[in-house]
Amino acid sequence: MLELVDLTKRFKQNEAVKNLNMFIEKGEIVGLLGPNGAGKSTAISMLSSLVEPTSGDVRYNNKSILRNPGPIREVLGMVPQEIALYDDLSALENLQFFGRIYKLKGKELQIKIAEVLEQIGLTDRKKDIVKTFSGGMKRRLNIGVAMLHDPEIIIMDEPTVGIDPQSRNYILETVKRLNEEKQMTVLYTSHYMEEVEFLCDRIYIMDQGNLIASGTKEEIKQILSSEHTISIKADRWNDRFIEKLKNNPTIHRVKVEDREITIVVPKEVNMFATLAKMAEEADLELRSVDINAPTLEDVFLHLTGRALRD
Ligand SMILES: Nc1ncnc2c1ncn2[C@@H]1O[C@H](COP(=O)(O)OP(=O)(O)OP(=O)(O)O)[C@@H](O)[C@H]1O
Repeated sequence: MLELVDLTKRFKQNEAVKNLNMFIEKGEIVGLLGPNGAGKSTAISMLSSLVEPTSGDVRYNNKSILRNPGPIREVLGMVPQEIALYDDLSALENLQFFGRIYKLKGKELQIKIAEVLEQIGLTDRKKDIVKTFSGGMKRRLNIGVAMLHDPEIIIMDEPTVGIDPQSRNYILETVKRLNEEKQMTVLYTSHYMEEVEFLCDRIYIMDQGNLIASGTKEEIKQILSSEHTISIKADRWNDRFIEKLKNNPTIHRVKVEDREITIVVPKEVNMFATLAKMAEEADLELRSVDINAPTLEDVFLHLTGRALRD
């Protein structure tokens, strides 16, 4: 339905997006994941015809939108990273204002606003002035604004940045519900692995303007299928034990935290006996040794050598 073809954006010397290829099918929730500066916002600005690409194409139902952005603008709801609301107006007044921009009026506008307020859980607070809202409530209202014209596709640019966990869960649940109940197609950008893992059917991972992986969650995790992550817990560590881990040639990576050490080893290697022996020799008592299924966070670390929120 929506396709990015060899899309590139250059800002002077800086190539923010390099030859990006992506597609989004009707009814999917697609995740676009990457750290700060990866090029996510630039990519979605081109997709929604707000920024002109340096080269490449954006196609909606097989037609380029570059010269004719009308059709995509009609069906697109955009939730920007920055909150775009009038602070001195109530939630209701904001929705009325933006609804009129979408050319909704009268009874139709009223019905739509009531529906949106329900969806974002702000019916009880509709008469309150936005500046009295928490960050999470403002974000929810921002999403409500983007939904007023019943968009076929909604693009959310990091909608949970800087809000409390409760509001975050509410937003994630709302996105999931909208997709299930209204078959809304969603492109969700984030730098939180667990959000994308919870929401999305398919995932694209960007880093420094490049697409570094894409596929279903399962396909992406397959990238790590040759390795296991093992977490080792103890009340304290000693240098001898850490030294042994670091010097063991089968162990690929060692990450030491307060009470937990994470190591990465080839899948076929059974480390339990080795770890027990190392602990004994280092005079250390282990609390537990667990093999973890790989997460998307592990995939990112594997592909880039950096944690996602570095
Ligand atoms: N208008 C602009 N002019 C010049 N450089 C820009 C512009 N917009 C983005 N960039 C640069 O392009 C790169 C990608 O930025 P972009 O905002 O797309 O990344 P992002 O993945 O959305 O990151 P964030 O999570 O921080 O929003 C960055 O190096 C940024 O500085």
